[in-house]
Amino acid sequence: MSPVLEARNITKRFGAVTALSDGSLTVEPGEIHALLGANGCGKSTLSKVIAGTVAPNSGVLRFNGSDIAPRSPRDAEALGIALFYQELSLVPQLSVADNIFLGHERRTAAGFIDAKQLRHDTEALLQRFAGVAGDGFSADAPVSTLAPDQRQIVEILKVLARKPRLIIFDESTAALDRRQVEVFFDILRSLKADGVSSIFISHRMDEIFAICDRITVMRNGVTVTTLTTAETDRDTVVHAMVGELAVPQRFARNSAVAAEPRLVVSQLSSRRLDSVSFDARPGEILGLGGLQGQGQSAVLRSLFGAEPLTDGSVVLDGKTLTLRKPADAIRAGLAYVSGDRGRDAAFHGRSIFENIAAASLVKERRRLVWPNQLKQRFIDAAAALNTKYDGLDAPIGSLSGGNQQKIFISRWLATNSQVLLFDDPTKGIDLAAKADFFTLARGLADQGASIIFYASEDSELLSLCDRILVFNSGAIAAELTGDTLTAFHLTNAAYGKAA
Ligand SMILES: Nc1ncnc2c1ncn2[C@@H]1O[C@H](COP(=O)(O)OP(=O)(O)OP(=O)(O)O)[C@@H](O)[C@H]1O
Repeated sequence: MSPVLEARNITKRFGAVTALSDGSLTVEPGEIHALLGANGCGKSTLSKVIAGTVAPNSGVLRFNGSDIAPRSPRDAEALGIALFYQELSLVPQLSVADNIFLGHERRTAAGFIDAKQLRHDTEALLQRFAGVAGDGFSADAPVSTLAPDQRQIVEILKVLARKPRLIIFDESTAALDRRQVEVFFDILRSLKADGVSSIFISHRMDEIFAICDRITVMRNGVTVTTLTTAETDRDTVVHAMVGELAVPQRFARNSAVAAEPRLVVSQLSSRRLDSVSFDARPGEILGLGGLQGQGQSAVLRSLFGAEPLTDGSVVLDGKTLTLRKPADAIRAGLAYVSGDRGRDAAFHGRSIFENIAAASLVKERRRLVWPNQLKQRFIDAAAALNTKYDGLDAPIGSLSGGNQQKIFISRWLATNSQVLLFDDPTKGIDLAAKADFFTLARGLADQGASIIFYASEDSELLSLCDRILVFNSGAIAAELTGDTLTAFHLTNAAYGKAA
């Protein structure tokens, strides 16, 4: 039997970013094939190349034995290839039925949209998720009124309506609950029985082992291996995913971490957190790891009073804190640095001074005071990070992204907080700036600060942290210390239990 799809040596660059340097994938007819790898390894880009949304720089694509070069999703659909988009492609104002058949409406002999046929086809598709789709899910419901899981179901049905021969499901189960996933798997099995092939991208290892025939693993834009599910195991797959993950510089762990916790967090719950408890000690860099968006930022933002909690308590140095707004957290001595400069940090158009003062003044409970001591602390912190700026009156917008980020980090360091909340702080800054930041963070912890550090890059966590809490679905799935502070354990825990 010859493969339905062969993608060989596909490359794709976006400006300076190489998203794919050697993407390859072979899928057999009627096969359910997993595409697996860490965030940013190139899975979506390879999928988009196959589905005609992204044009590759080089490489070979063959479908049903012929070379193809789809230039648009329509080209690919005409060949029989459909892609479920991770970033949903629905039109919120239109109904479920209109979204499913958008651009593919059946027409009457006179050329009008055949409303009766449309309704009939939609009902048949909706029937697939009967009983599990939840309230308000109907052919006429506007998509804007639907919950995230229901939108994901519409996107799945939209793909099925095209009746393709190869479907790429890019994280199509991310918003679905367990019963909905079961229904979706039944659909995959019936497609398979009809000879339709599926490429299944998921970060849930249990799902992959439950449904997929083979697993192709990608790492840093390269396809590293393809394994037959029945002949492999989780450990082998995780090893393939992490490879020999280069940990650039391993900072010595702090042997002087205090035994007594400074911060005790108990049963934090919110829309995005599920009973999270941990403590942080003086001298410690505590990492928050796991796949992106599993609650790590939510914990830090909640501790900073920037996201509401529904339950739980936070005790700092024996005192219970009330954290309703960031000013509460700042007065209690907490500092927060986000890598998301646009959202959390910058007062655009204002001077560097005004940007620094914004944080410090709340803490000092004074207005328009710039104590010399504070100024010196800022200047020292900025110098330690090798920050390049033309004086404190320069507009913040005149600095490069990396230098802006260093200014924000310095402004918090100047407040002399003993608990530092770092929310992916090095996002978008260059390697030299990262190294400066790590050295400084390690130094602060060694002097007794408690640092809670979320990084989207595993290598950063592994090089810097004394301990790592791995998050999954808003809860702590594992705690790594000592010998378990490795890329293997981190990935294994992150992909752990199905959500
Ligand atoms: N349009 C784009 N412009 C610039 N860079 C991009 C673009 N699309 C993807 N990238 C970059 O290419 C790399 C691969 O991204 P891709 O989305 O393919 O990864 P992925 O494996 O699907 O990740 P995830 O699991 O997070 O969905 C990343 O570094 C990403 O930031």
